[in-house]
Amino acid sequence: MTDLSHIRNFSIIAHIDHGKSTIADRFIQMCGGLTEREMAQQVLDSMDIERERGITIKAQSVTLSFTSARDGKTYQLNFIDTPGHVDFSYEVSRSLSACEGALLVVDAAQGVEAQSVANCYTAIEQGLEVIPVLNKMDLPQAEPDRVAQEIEDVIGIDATEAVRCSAKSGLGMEDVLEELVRLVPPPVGDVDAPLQALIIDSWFDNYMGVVSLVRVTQGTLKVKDKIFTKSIGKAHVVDSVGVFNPKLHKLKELKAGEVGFIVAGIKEIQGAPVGDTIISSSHPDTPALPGFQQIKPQVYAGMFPVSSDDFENFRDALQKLTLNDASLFFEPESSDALGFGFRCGFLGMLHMEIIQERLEREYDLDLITSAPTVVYEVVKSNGEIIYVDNPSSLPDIGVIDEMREPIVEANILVPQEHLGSVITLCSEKRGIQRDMHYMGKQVSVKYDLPMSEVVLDFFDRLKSVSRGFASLDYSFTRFQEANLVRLDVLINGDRVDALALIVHRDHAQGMGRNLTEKMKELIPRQMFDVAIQAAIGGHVIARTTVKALRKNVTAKCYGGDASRKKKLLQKQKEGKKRMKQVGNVEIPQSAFLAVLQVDN
Ligand SMILES: Nc1nc2c(ncn2[C@@H]2O[C@H](COP(=O)(O)OP(=O)(O)OP(=O)(O)O)[C@@H](O)[C@H]2O)c(=O)[nH]1
Repeated sequence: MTDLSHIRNFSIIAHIDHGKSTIADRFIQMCGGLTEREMAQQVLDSMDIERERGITIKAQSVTLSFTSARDGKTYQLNFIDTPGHVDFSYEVSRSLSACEGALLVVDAAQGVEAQSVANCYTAIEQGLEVIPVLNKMDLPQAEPDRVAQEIEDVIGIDATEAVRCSAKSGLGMEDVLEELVRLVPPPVGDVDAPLQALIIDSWFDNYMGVVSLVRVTQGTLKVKDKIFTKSIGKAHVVDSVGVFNPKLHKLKELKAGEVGFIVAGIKEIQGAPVGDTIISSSHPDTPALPGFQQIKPQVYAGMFPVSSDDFENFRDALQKLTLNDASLFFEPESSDALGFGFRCGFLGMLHMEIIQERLEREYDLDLITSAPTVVYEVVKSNGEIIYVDNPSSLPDIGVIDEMREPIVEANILVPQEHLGSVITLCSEKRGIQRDMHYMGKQVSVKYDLPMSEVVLDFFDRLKSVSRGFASLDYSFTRFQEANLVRLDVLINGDRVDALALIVHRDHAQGMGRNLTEKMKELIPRQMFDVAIQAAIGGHVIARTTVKALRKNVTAKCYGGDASRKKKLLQKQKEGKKRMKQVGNVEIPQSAFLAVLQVDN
């Protein structure tokens, strides 16, 4: 059997901002992967938007070579990156499945955060060796002893030996790598057995076509091999295999235990589904590896081009985006108010914002997004169960037997002094407390919360009531009966489908009032009065009016400077860009998303 004892496959589990990318960059620098100049940019966060927002979205990998001072041996380190935001937590377990170990990086000045706890449990469940690392030791406010104790109390792993380091100053970074090669076990796998490799991630590259990141569990994956994926069964010839170090580096083969990329002339991302198993055409009976849970979008919204001429471009852009983002869902939608667009499904609000930003920036589209919503389970009087991701397609109240909303289990970690405000927030959001534990300075609370209350602004509210200290992790558990109604918004008497919302009956009155007030601020004054009404069924529950504009903007330029008048009109036109004419009223994008700005 080939010796695999020099290979270490690992991930880093860390909360956003605790220093994962900085540590990864240090590793790359220490292992000689890149020059100083190339290091000027953090390399792992490869997309522009990721870099700007400072968050990691797509799983990536990097292969490094490290010579241990302790035993003089040279190791091949395969680092599989994981995304940090809660919207993308499903990708974490995918990355972890390719590893034997994980570094749990905790900011020594902050302490453990809920999401790291959840990811750490996933790692432990998957049998990984978890090595605690205390980062940011250069900060004067670092409290390594307290944080080490917290790791033991909250997560339950021994942290007495936790490596103390600073990715910024470089302090202790050698020790991190030494501990990594000492504690993480090497992979096992029979190199001579028939090929079996798990697809961890697939993405579309303009030059190479579909590239997949794979973990070979047994056998060898060689250039020119004939392979196929278990679920699709179409044969392909391997064009190239290799690793990222972090530059793309082609190899002749990838062996059992190794992680790397494969390109095999696959044209569409659907041809290399994540979680699928690649096997050799000459051994078609090789069993499939356990795949991953299929992820479903949690938040849906309509997106409509401001100009209807852009519809085809919009479709192309969405198609291109899904090549690299299998979690983005879209289907055509037509709205009376907004015309033709697409109903899109996202993993969460951050995902939605990122997609909208990419569509506007990379594809130069002007879009109007309707209010985001979760999916409801509706039992009709005839017994049929349907799933509604668009309030305007909710069947008539008369044919509905029962409405059920999605419930999530939320795990919140919060310092004791902010516990009171977090509990108040959770009850305001219709939460039911399930569990509470004191763990040193922090308290761990578990709540069942309606998903609709969580996805919109809960995270921001949680941060603000706890001065940034509380952290959150949540996952869908079930649909549960709830007293829900559709809240319609009427503009000058006409129901605007894209403004409808599904809300809890107890909140409907307050929501209707706040929403109409907010929209009054957001809809610009027009040449006539604009009445904004909120209604349930045919019953109006709130009303405001945007008073007519009396003055003509260009009036003061009469007889004067024509170019100034032109400029003014131009400016007005630009301001109009993200507006949509509904009936004879111009409604800006912000009004469609007014629901995000109101508290119920
Ligand atoms: N003082 C100090 N700052 C650090 C250290 N390590 C990282 N930082 C800083 O902490 C911030 C966040 O670091 P990142 O490495 O981007 O955090 P991350 O965990 O990768 O964040 P995501 O990519 O969003 O998951 C940056 O401003 C870093 O410069 C450290 O050891 N000491």
